[in-house]
Amino acid sequence: MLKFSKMHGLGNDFVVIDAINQSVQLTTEQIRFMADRHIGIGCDQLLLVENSDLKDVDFRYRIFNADGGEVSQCGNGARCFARYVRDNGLTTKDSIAVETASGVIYPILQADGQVCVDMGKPRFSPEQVPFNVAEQSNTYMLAVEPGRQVEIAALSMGNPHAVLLVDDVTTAPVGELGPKIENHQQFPERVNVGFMQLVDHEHIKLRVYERGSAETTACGTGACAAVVSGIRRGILGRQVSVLLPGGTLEISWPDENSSVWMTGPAQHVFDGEIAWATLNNL
Ligand SMILES: N[C@@H](CCC[C@H](N)C(=O)O)C(=O)O
Repeated sequence: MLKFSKMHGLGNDFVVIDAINQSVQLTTEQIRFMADRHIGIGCDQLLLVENSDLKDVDFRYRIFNADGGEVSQCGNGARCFARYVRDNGLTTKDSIAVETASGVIYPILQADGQVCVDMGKPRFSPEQVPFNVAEQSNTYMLAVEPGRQVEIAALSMGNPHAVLLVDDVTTAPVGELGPKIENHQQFPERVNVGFMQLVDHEHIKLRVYERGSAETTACGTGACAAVVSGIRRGILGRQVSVLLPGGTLEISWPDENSSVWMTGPAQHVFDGEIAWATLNNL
């Protein structure tokens, strides 16, 4: 049997698998099956907990979207990862160093049950996003269909994000524009798409159409990217509450040269196991 835990951060849900104490090698088809909400377990992302070979780093964190693609960062997952390793006795530390494909992040388990994560520095150069454009700018005009352009910010939080400013997230065309921008030819690795509504200097509302998982109830890196883009547009302060469909994340970016900090909940839902015989006979 393959043991897993089901967890979520504001409804962005995960199948979390200990690949330290179990031998785990999953194919794309097996990941898609487990993520499937009808015939599998159901999740937006599948997270693997592994040992890291890096000095002074506690764990390696691997992330797979529901479509089976491996990606390099996930903010809500980072909080659940920290809660998982602590609750399952894989560490006794409150503050851990976690290797991801895009660098080391530092989750801290707080006494109030929330998890605060140093998500690293945002990256703006188009090559780092990656985004095919002639030169770097705070915002870009992106042609989404003949005769129709939208203004976006494009940045990396260890994974690619496009952020649009909208008047009202409730009526924003997330389902229509999300997939168009996600798969836009100027984003060679595709992109997560955030629709941000300004409430005031310290509050935004946000919906995110995630690369490889469609719209989720919350996206941690999306919240970081939206706040950073709002600060650079001059419309947000350095500490912002982000109201997502699943709840609120607190995001701060103390200055241009610092990391982005994200604070929010991480919840265990249930533990389960699935037969390898099922996974090997798809
Ligand atoms: N839900 C996540 C982001 C997961 C990865 C993303 N879909 C990607 O493809 O980069 C979060 O909370 O950050």
